[in-house]
This record gives sequence, C-alpha cells and structure tokens, in this order.
Amino acid sequence: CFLTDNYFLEELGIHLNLRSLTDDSLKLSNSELEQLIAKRSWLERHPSADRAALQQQLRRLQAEGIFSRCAAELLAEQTRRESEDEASFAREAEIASRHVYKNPDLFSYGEVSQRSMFDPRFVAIVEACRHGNKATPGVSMDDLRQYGLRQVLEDVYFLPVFSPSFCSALHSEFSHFSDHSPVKTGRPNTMNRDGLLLDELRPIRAWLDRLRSDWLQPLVDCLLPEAANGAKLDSHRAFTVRYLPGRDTGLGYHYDNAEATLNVCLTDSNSYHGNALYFGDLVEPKLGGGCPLISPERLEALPGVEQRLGWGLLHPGLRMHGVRRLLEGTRLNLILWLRASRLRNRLCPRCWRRPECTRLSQRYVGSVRVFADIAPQVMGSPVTAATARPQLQLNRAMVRRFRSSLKMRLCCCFRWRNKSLLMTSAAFERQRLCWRLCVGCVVLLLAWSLLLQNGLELRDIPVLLRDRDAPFEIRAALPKASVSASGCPANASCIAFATRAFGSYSYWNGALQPGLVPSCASDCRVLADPSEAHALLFHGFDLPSRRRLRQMRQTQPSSQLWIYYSQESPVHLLTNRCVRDCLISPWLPFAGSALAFVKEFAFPSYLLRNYPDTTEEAGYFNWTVTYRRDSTIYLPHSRLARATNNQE
Ligand SMILES: O=C(O)CCC(=O)C(=O)O
Ligand SMILES: [Fe+2]
Repeated sequence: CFLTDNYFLEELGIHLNLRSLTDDSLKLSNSELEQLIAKRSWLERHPSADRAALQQQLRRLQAEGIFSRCAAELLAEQTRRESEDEASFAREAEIASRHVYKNPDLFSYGEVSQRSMFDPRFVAIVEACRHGNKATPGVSMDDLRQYGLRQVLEDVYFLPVFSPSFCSALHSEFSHFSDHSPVKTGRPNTMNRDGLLLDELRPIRAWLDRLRSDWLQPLVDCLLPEAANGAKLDSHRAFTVRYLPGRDTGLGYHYDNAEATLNVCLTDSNSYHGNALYFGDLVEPKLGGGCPLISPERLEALPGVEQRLGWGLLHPGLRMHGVRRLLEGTRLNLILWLRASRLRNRLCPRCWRRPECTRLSQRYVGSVRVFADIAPQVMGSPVTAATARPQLQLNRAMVRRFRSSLKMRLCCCFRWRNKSLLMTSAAFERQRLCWRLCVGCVVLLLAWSLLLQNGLELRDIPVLLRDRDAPFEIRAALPKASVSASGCPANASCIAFATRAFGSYSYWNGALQPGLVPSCASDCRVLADPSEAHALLFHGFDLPSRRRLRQMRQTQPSSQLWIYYSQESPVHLLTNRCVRDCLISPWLPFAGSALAFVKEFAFPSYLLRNYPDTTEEAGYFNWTVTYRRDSTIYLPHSRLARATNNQE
C-alpha cells in the first residue's frame, strides 16, 4: 500500500488512495466522497463548513476535474515512491561521502557523552521502567512522577529526555546539515516538507538504533504496554519537523505509522507562538482501523499540550493528533516513530490489510514493509544504491517464481534459508499449515502402528516378579588363554567391550554383576584392546552400524566370541527407536517394506528383534545374554517364585 495509499493532496488537505481512483476517469464514487469528507484533515481546513456543504463543494471540485488536475501530482508522487529505496540509499551514500559533521562525537555513547546527552531524570525513569511495568509491581506512577514524568492523557506521557545542552548541540548539528550539506535528505513524512530524514545520516542512525533498543524499548514496555504489546521495537523512522512561516505551519489531524512515537522538542518554547500539539481519539484496529469520526467543533476544542525544550511526548502511534497553526517564530522537533515488525507484519497500520511481507537484506525506506530492518552494520558493509537495486529485482523475480511454483501450490513443505529469498506472508501461512498437517499425519501413523505392534508383542514380555538374587544360567564357558598373550594373563578369560552400554562404559560394571563376570571360572579380565580379547561384548541398544559390524568381523580374530547382550524387550527397543518399525502395519505393507530396507542400514538393533534369524549379522554373534530362556547365558530380570506366607 506504500505505492497506492495515503497520497496527501496539499490543495485539498486530504489523503487519497490511488486504488480508489480509476485510471481513466479519476473520479470518486459517492461512498468515497463520503469517506473523504469524514477525514479530519479536510474538516480541519474547513472548520466552519457543515457536512452537506462540504459534500457539495467536493462534488463541484470533482466536476471541475480537481482529481484530474492532481493526477500529475499524484503520479509524480507515485514515481517518487517507486524509486524511494534506490534514491534513499543513493542519498545516504552520497551524504556519507560528502558531508562533514560539525561534531561527529555527539552521537557516541561513551560514559561521559551519555551523561551529557540525557537529562538525569530520563535515565532514572528508564532505570525504574526496567524493573517492571505499569501493571506489575516494581514501578509505580508515583516512582516515575518524582522524576518529572507526567501523564497528559491516559496514554500520552510528558517526560524530560535530553539535556538542554545536548538539544542545542543537536539543533546546531541539524542546522549545519541544512546549511552546508551538498546533498539533502528525503522528506520526513508525507505531510511535513521541512525537516531531515535522519535515517539517511549514518552516524545518527546508529545512535538512534541504540536509543531505540536500549532506552526507548523499556520505556514503551513500561508506559505503553498495549501499544507494542511486548513486541520488540526493531525499526524506526526518525526525522525532524520544522515549522516556520511561509513553509509548514501546522499539521493535519492524523495518526503515525508507528507503534509508539517519541516527539522531543529541540526549541525553547519562547521562540515560537501557536503551533500547539493536540491529541484526540485512539484508532482502533479491532474496529477495522480508519480515523475515528470527530466533529469540527470537538476538533477545535481539543486542548493543546505543553512542549518544552528537551522534553518528549511519548504516545501510541495510533493516538490521533495534529498541530495547530504557527503564529510566529520557528519550532524544531525530533520525532521517532518506533515500530515493531511483529505487529505490522500482521496488520498494516495504513491500509489495515495483512501486508505481503518481503524479507530484505537491507533497510527499506517505504514505511510499511519493514520486515527485518537489518541495520547495515549488522550486514558488514553499507548498502549502496548500486548494490541495493539488483538485490530487489532479484527478489521480486524470485517471488514470482516461488509463487507460481507447483511445489508451493501443492503445499510442499520447503524452507529456503536463503536470506535474500522473498516469501509472501500468504506463502508463509501456507507453509506453516503444511508443516502442521504433515506433523499431524506422522504422529497419527506412529501412534497407530505402535498400538498394533504393542498388541502383538506384549504377550512375549516375561517380566513377572522381581527377584534380584535369581541365579543366571550359563550354558557355555569362556575360553582361557593357555599362555600369556600380551595383555591377557595365562589361565585368564579376557573380554573387551565392543560398544558402550546406554552411551557409557561404566554402565557395564553394573550390567555385568551378577552377569557375565562370575561365569569366568577363575580369572576374568576386562581388556582395553578388543583385538586381544577372547570375547567381545556388544550392547544391543548401542550396536554400531551394519557396515561397521561387517568391518569388525573381518578385522577381529575369527576365534573371538561375539556376545550379544541386552536386557531390553523388543517392544522397549521399539519404543525407544520407534522410527525403525513404526510404519510396519498390515494396511501399509509397502511402507513397511521400504522402512525395513532403511532400518537395516540405520538401526541394527533389529537383530535382537529377529534373533536368532538368518540375517548375516545375526550369524556374527556366538553367544547371547538376554532374558530369553534360549540365551547362552540366561539373565532374567525376575523369576516366578511361590510367595511365602509373610510375603503377601
Ligand atoms: O510537530 C509535532 O510536534 C508533531 C509532529 C507529528 O505528529 C509527526 O510528525 O508525526
Ligand atoms: Fe504525528
């Protein structure tokens, strides 16, 4: 909507949307006329006129072809907006290379400059705000009031911000820029003509970034919790506004394109007359946005608020306000429109539609599509006009391709992590929905097949009664070394661990008592080097890959006993590594076979499940140590025993 909406027509004092003007006739429909008449800026210009008279007047103007006359103006503005990014980056680069600041150190945050920059009461207010917000304990309005903070309206606060000396330094730096810079900045906003767009001045932008994140964020969180709703203020538009006779002398009733606004006066209040700032109603996004209606009389009656050198007014961007006519002198204010992309990416505060968001790799000048607002210093190198434009063109082309791609239409869940990729918000939404659907389906399938599998396998579980002292049964004996092999003493049986048990070697200590070790008739040793051991112990849960098993079988001595150890039931292994077999179910045999194929490579613990079977790997193992009765070493968890009388 940056390109279609909110065109301020100086001659009429109204904002127009180009969408509402048809290309050929440039005529407004009756309802559009109504809407225009409802605009406060129009009413303000004609406070004495009544509604019907206004409507008549507008009709007459339309008949006289006012909109056609303005067409050139509108189109010029549209062209300006279209190339605003490019122009802004070009200006920024040129200013950086050609303008010499009077006092560049002014914008650094050293300990000393920070102290001379802020009014000490501002520092105290922010500090207090960091400890809580209006609604939660930690800070109270009384605490803040003692530092000078005043509540002008329900959500408009008046507070000291900058020291007078800093204000005058700022004032003179800005005047120095206006007088000496060979390049001008862009215009501050669609209504003000005079003033500087500070975001194009690099040292000042860096200073403002920090002001926003370190100082104003806590202030907004604390005083205007509803305005940003806890969202991070991740970008801003900062500018000065200057009122002087013959140029801008007032400002129409409007709301700001911001979540919150800080408006600091840089001029002594004695140096101008009139020009009062006044506040009205709050725009309600829930009611569809748009300016709340106000009668000309009430508008006239809205009281002006005080402005003071170095003091700021903090208000929600959506609080309607305007500036009355300057009678004499000049006034310069610093305005910070603080923005949170999390909010505005959901609802554009200008057209009240969900914006088609664009992820850009640099600052975007158009005021709505701020998405990430990645500061140039984060990106490493400043963006110049030459680099900025091709990037944008590439992005647009990518969006078109992406939108029309079949993949997107079919809702395939791709996530492109390329920083410069554009994705529309609708596409993001679709993608999120797809992910949810896919995850939902997978969870359902897993649950279903687990139920089936458990139903089949549970009857095999032999755990009945725990008896820790139950003897194990050994149906074979470990070989012994006849002569001392290096590392294995004569007459000893030596074992080594081919795997960890549940990820640790120390687990084996517990697992082997009273397990395998007592079965060594006289002397049993654990060796570090598997190649010298009589027997290798493998823990079923931690089996290495199939490839590794094959390799080991080829490199280890062929006489070595391989012992498969596991105390887990297949069902338990299945639930721990359920991905293996989850989809094996009678109604999905093809998926089952495909997964069975995959699992053989990825999850060799299937050996236990099928043991003894005919797979090659099963044949590698000479002994088993499991709870099954047909194990070489039968190591039950528990046994059935007749309870004695007092064991009930
Ligand atoms: O001049 C002022 O104090 C207010 C300016 C303002 O509201 C704006 O620029 O958005
Ligand atoms: Fe404003």
